[in-house]
Amino acid sequence: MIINGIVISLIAGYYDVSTPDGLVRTRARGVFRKRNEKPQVGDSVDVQLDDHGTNYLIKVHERKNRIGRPAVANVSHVLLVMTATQPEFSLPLLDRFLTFFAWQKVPVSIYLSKSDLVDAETLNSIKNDLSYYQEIGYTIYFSKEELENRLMNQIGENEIWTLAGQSGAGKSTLLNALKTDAGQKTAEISQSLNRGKHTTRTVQLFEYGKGFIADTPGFSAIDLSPIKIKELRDYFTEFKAASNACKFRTCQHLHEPKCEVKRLLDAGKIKNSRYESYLNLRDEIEQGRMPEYRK
Ligand SMILES: Nc1nc2c(ncn2[C@@H]2O[C@H](COP(=O)(O)OP(=O)(O)OP(=O)(O)O)[C@@H](O)[C@H]2O)c(=O)[nH]1
Ligand SMILES: [Zn+2]
Repeated sequence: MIINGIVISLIAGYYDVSTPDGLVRTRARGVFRKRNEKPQVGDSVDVQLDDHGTNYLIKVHERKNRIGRPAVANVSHVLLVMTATQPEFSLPLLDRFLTFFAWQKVPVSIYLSKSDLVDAETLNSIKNDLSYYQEIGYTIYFSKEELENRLMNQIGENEIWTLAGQSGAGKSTLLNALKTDAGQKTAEISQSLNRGKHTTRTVQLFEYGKGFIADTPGFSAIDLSPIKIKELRDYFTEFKAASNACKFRTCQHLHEPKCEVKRLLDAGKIKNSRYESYLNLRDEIEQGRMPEYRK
């Protein structure tokens, strides 16, 4: 019998595949090695089941994407961890990440970490900034409590989520908390497969809600220099929405006449810091490198 599933971990040459019938340990057919097409964590695969012998992974379906280090295939969503403090909350950093994932065509939700470390006034100012991002379509979790209350239901059937955020943002701390939420199941799986504690894995997916979360700190530094400068405008979602009303289809929202983005900016409907980020990222891409302060 052949069934479809998702590779959740790769360990000592075995691929563990989550299927509608439960977890199945498989080996990849030699043909993958010959073609240099190694199955990856996150891949949607076909498995040939054998009750008495070895289960074989016989086909890898086309990948939607493959991102992060270590890489995860078919990432459906990124949970971006932004700090309220330590390091200080930063709109330019937020815009960099959002631009990067818009370019990668992966939707993003934002989690504000360390909100417990700031006073009410600072938190209000951050919430005020983030409410703009809510208006342009991003889901925001303002605290760990809110995240843990809502995340389970946000992760759709077989979706694969991964974390991102600068070093020290709190990604590992969050992963541990989420793993504890999902804890019982993970423990059962490990036991049934009799995994040794000494085994090292690069990345693993754990079940969360109806889907999976990647067990890796994900992204911390990102490089925007491969983005084509003329396409940058499309990765600012509210600019893209407005651009149909610009006089010129090719409008870069700089000095062109009758630019709707500039009109909305002047009217206070597009946030100044977003437009500044757009200009700064244009510079960065033009120079073909990350700015010094980001290295
Ligand atoms: N008070 C408080 N401390 C936090 C929170 N989240 C993380 N921390 C602390 O912040 C520090 C950094 O957190 P990590 O989880 O290691 O951050 P990371 O994003 O995994 O960092 P890298 O591994 O460098 O990418 C740790 O000392 C955590 O205990 C939070 O919500 N509140
Ligand atoms: Zn324009």
